[in-house]
Amino acid sequence: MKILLIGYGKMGQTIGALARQRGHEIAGIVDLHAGPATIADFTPATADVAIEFTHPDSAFANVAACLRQGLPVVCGSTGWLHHFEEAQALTAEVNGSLFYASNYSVGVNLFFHFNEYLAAKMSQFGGYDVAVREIHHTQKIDQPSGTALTTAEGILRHFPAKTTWRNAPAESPAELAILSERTGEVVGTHIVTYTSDVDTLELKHEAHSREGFALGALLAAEWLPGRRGVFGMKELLDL
Ligand SMILES: NC(=O)C1=CN([C@@H]2O[C@H](COP(=O)(O)OP(=O)(O)OC[C@H]3O[C@@H](n4cnc5c(N)ncnc54)[C@H](OP(=O)(O)O)[C@@H]3O)[C@@H](O)[C@H]2O)C=CC1
Ligand SMILES: O=C(O)C1=N[C@H](C(=O)O)C[C@H](O)C1
Repeated sequence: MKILLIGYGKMGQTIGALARQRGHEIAGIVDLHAGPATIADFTPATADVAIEFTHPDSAFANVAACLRQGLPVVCGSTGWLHHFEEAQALTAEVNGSLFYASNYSVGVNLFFHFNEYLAAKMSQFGGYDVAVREIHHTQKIDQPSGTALTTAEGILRHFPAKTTWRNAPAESPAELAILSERTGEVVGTHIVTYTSDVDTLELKHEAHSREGFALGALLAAEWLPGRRGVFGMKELLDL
């Protein structure tokens, strides 16, 4: 496949290397540091799919530009979901193809699945409080992480005692705390902790490198062309 990379930082470079290993061609790179190319330079004749990992402030504009160019787009940028309904509407308007995941790692998507199962089970037993903790490298811009937000949404759907989340220690029993830490070169660690008077139960995912995110994004890019609509890892992995 011919892949357009939008964003050539930590993720774009990891995806580019793995894409070449998997026999794909890099159709082009659009990045603030990679020359004058723009998304408008590419069409379905020159790129089969675009993969976008940039910045919370640029993600929606990049996704919209891909959709208007007729390019299927796999987006991994986090921190832009206040625009997600617009992205869904535009995808429908242009009959386009959009894939979004807050985390492309297969392991994290299993973690999301078990998180929802665990929240439903734990809520049946009373006596437990629950909190989410995420730890990332110091260059990470958005907080809480997209993965922590997806995790929190999964808990809120299945644990009725929690009705909202706060990116700080909870101020009332109905608040789900999401605690964020930025330290060193941590790739991405997410922990859900249930605590009662008598015990503690934890669900944890720790990424060892960015390869897992890159592989998931490439699996999505290989799967998306030819499908119309908005998709995520639940559809790709049949979870
Ligand atoms: N969904 C997932 O599985 C994962 C998501 N992410 C998310 O992906 C995003 C990128 O992460 P990461 O690669 O680590 O970040 P980096 O900062 O390492 O790379 C982002 C790159 O995009 C460039 N950029 C910024 N704005 C634009 C723009 N308008 N057009 C083109 N390029 C642009 C940046 O330039 P400059 O340096 O000048 O800003 C930089 O080169 C983040 O939102 C992160 O949270 C990360 C890992 C996994
Ligand atoms: O910025 C990162 O690095 C990561 N961002 C994603 C997020 O916000 O959840 C995924 C992963 O945790 C790494």
